[in-house]
Amino acid sequence: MAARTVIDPQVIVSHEFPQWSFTYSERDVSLYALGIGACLNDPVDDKELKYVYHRDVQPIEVLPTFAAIFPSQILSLMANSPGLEFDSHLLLHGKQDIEIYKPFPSSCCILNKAAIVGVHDKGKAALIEIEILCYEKESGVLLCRNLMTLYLRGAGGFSNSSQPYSYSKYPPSDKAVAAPKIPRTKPFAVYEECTQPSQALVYRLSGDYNPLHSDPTVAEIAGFSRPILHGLCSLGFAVRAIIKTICGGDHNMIKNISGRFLLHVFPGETLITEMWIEGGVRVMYETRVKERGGAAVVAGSVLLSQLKASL
Ligand SMILES: CCCCCCC[C@@H](O)CC(=O)SCCNC(=O)CCNC(=O)[C@H](O)C(C)(C)COP(=O)(O)OP(=O)(O)OC[C@H]1O[C@@H](n2cnc3c(N)ncnc32)[C@H](O)[C@@H]1OP(=O)(O)O
Repeated sequence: MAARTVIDPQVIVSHEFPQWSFTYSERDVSLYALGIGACLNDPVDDKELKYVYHRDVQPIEVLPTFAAIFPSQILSLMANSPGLEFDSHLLLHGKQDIEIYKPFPSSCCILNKAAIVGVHDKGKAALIEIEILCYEKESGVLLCRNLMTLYLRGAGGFSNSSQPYSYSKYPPSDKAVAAPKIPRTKPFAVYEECTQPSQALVYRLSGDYNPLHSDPTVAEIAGFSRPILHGLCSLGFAVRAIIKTICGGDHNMIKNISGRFLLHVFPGETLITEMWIEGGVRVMYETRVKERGGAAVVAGSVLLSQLKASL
């Protein structure tokens, strides 16, 4: 039986989520790094060992995309959100934006504050934008902001008027969901890397247990021939490519990350990330799957604090 769909925008945006904590240790940090491919193809890589191995007295370092893990519990909170019912099998991650305000400690207790800040009726789908502010619980310092867009297939068509419903707390709403403009010139850098067939099974241990990524039956119900990779895992590969090739291994240069998921990735496929530098400190990127004729799977931009003098 098809799941009931209810999208009541007014109720959804006025709902207040309870705040919740997320505690992580160095073990979680390194498991996450392995999940997004750190040291995967080179276990002694000097630029990446610091994310997975505690050398001397140095604490393990934290990759910037780890920010997206802090609110892992958000989907279960949304399941109890009033005015919002949808078929979870048809949910896809559409877009992720991450703003980093402070470097992340190697272990920490995070306090998450979430709100639904956008609802859009796309006819065949509903787009839901969720903002999550992540604080270091002890000090109250704001570490980062996540903005995730969920694409709910089959949940569109809830508008009452002839004009499709579109609300965003951060207008213009079109901009919030617009596809990134990727240059068609020769890229500044290109980085190729294989994911492992077990990549999603490792990545899920960081907190996104959506069975779409692990259960063949669920993947089939969702319309895929087999489990697909988490969008945030592909984004992690893309941002690592930028850190390695453009930031010279210095992840602290990254201030803002934006990625739109254009197509699913199957674990085991080869990802090729092409990068362009724009306006001095902005990197535009597009990641493609080698095996499927170079189809683009994730694209967006990364803002750096400064560019390496050597570039
Ligand atoms: C830690 C907490 C984690 C919480 C998240 C947990 C969830 C995860 O477990 C789930 C996942 O990771 S799923 C895997 C990652 N995502 C994907 O693989 C999706 C890839 N994208 C697609 O398949 C298509 O682009 C698709 C299907 C998304 C859209 O394709 P089409 O149906 O062809 O849509 P199209 O006709 O091109 O566009 C319709 C309107 O929607 C807007 N839009 C399209 N793709 C979007 C996207 N990715 N993000 C935001 N908006 C998007 C379009 O702009 C269009 O709007 P308009 O008509 O106004 O132009």
